[in-house]
Amino acid sequence: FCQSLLHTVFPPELRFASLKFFHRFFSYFSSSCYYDITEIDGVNTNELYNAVQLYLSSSASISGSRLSLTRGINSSAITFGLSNNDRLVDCYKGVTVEWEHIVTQRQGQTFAWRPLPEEKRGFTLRVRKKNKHLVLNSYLDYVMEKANDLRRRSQDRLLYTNSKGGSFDSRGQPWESVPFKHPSTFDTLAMDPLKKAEILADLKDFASGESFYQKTGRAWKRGYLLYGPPGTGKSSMIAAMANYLGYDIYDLELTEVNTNSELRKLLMKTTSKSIIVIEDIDCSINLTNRNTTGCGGGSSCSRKNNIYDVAPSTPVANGGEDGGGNTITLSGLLNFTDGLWSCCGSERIFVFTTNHIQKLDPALLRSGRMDMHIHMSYCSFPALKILLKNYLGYEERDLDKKLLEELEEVIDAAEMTPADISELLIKNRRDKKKAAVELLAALKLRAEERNRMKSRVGNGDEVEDEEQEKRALDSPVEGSDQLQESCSDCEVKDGYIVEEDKDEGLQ
Ligand SMILES: Nc1ncnc2c1ncn2[C@@H]1O[C@H](COP(=O)(O)OP(=O)(O)OP(=O)(O)O)[C@@H](O)[C@H]1O
Ligand SMILES: [Mg+2]
Repeated sequence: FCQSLLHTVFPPELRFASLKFFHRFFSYFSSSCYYDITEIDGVNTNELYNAVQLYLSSSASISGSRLSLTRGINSSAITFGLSNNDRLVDCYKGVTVEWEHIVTQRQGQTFAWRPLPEEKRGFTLRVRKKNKHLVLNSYLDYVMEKANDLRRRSQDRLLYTNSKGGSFDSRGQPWESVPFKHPSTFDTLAMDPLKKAEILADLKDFASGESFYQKTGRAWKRGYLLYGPPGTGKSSMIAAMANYLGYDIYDLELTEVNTNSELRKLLMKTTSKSIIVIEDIDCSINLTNRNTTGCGGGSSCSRKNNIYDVAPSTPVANGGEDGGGNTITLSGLLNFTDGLWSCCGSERIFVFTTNHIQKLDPALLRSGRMDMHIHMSYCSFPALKILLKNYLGYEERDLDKKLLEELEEVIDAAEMTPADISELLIKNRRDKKKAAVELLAALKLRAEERNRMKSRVGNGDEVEDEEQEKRALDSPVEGSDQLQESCSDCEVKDGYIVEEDKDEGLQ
C-alpha cells in the first residue's frame, strides 16, 4: 500500500529516498537479522551453500513437510532438501534459527566470463539480533563441520576428474565428480602384512597429525610414490587408502591440462581431506611432447611409448620454467605438490604411480618430495596367502601342507603379479582344490620360463635390449598360452620404503 501511495504521489527520487528510509526504519526496530548465502558468490561456488544444503538435508528428512528429493547418478543415497521458498527451523545451543531456501529465475543473462545457471539459489538465515554473535562465531562453523562429517559418513566418496581440461562449468567447477565405490580395502590388498601395517600406521598418523604439522611448521600433506609392474595393485592401493581414510579422490589427468596456471587453478579447487592422484607419471610427465606422442596418460601408454627417450633434454627434466608458457613443466608440477600453492588447502595426500621408476626425473624423487616410495612388486608368499583367503576362502590351515610348501618354493621365482594370480583364482573359484593345484602348475611353468629367459639374458643370446627382455618377462601373454589367461602373482618386495641409494633404478 505504502509503495503504491508513494508511486502515485511522489517523484521517483523522493520515492527512492523514502523507501530507503522505511527500510532502515523497519530494520532498526526489527528484532531479527538476516544472512543471505547464495549458491554462487561472484564467480565462485559458495562452499557454505553446499554445506548448508547437506546439513539441512539431515534435519529436513525428519521435520520437513514438503521436500525436494535428489539422487545423483550412481549414488546410493537420497538427499533431502528444502523445496523452493520453504522454511526450516533449527536449534543450536538453545537458540532458534530459521532457514529459508530461495530460488528465483535469473533476470536475462548478465555479462559474465562464463555462463551462469538459469536459477539463482540461496539460503536466508534468520536469527534474533541478540544471538547474532553466536551464529557468526560458532554456528556456521558447526554447520560446515557437520556437513563434511555427514558427507564422509553417509555419502559415497567422490571421484573427481578434470576431463574438461581447464574449462569451468556453469557453477565454476573444473572438476567433474561421480560417487566413488571401489571395493578395494587394505584387507583385500595382497601385500606383505608388515609393509601393509607400516603404510596403515603412516596414514593414521597423517590423518590425526594436525597438531604435529602445525607444531613443526610443515604443510599438512603427504606424498606417496607407488611404483612397480602393471597389475601389482597400485590403483587398488589408492582406492584402499581413500576407503580407509574416507577421503575423496582427485584423479588428475595431466594430459588435459595445458599450462602451469591451469594446474594451479585445479589445485585451488580441490578440497581438504582428499587424495590427489597422478597415474603413470612417467608417461604424463613428458609434458612438452604430450601432444605429439598422443599419449593419453593411461596405464598402457607408458608401455607403448618410451617417452623418456626425449625427456632428459626438455625443460621438464631440467626443472626449468615454461618453455613458451603454454605447457606444463616439471617445475610447475613440483610447485603443485611442493610449492606455496600446494598449501592452499590442508590434509591432502598426493599419490603418483609409475611402472618405471628408473625413468623418473631425480627432481621428483629427491627426499622430502614424495615422503614414501612404495614398491608394489610381484606376489610374495604372504601376499599369496591373502589372495587364497580372499578368493577361495582358504586359511593357511585348510591347505595341504605339501602344497603350501611347494607354492612357497616357487612363488618368488615365478614373478607373477597379483592381477595374474587373482585371474587364475577367479576362473576356478567354484572348485577350490582345482584352483590351488592349477595355480601351482601355473607358477611352476612360469618359474621355469623365467629361469630360461634369465639364462638366455646371462649368455647374451640374441637379446640386445635388456629393457625389452624385461618387458617380455613381465608380459604373461608372450610367455605361454596356458598362462595367458590364468597366471597371477603379486609380491611386494622388500624395498617398500626405498631410499634412493638402495634402489637400483634410481642411480
Ligand atoms: N596387491 C593386490 N592385491 C589384490 N588384488 C590385486 C593386487 N594387485 C592387483 N590386483 C588385482 O588386479 C587388478 C589390477 O590391479 P591394479 O589396477 O591395482 O594394478 P596397477 O598396479 O594399478 O596396474 P597398472 O600399472 O596397469 O595401472 C585389480 O582389479 C585387482 O583385483
Ligand atoms: Mg593402475
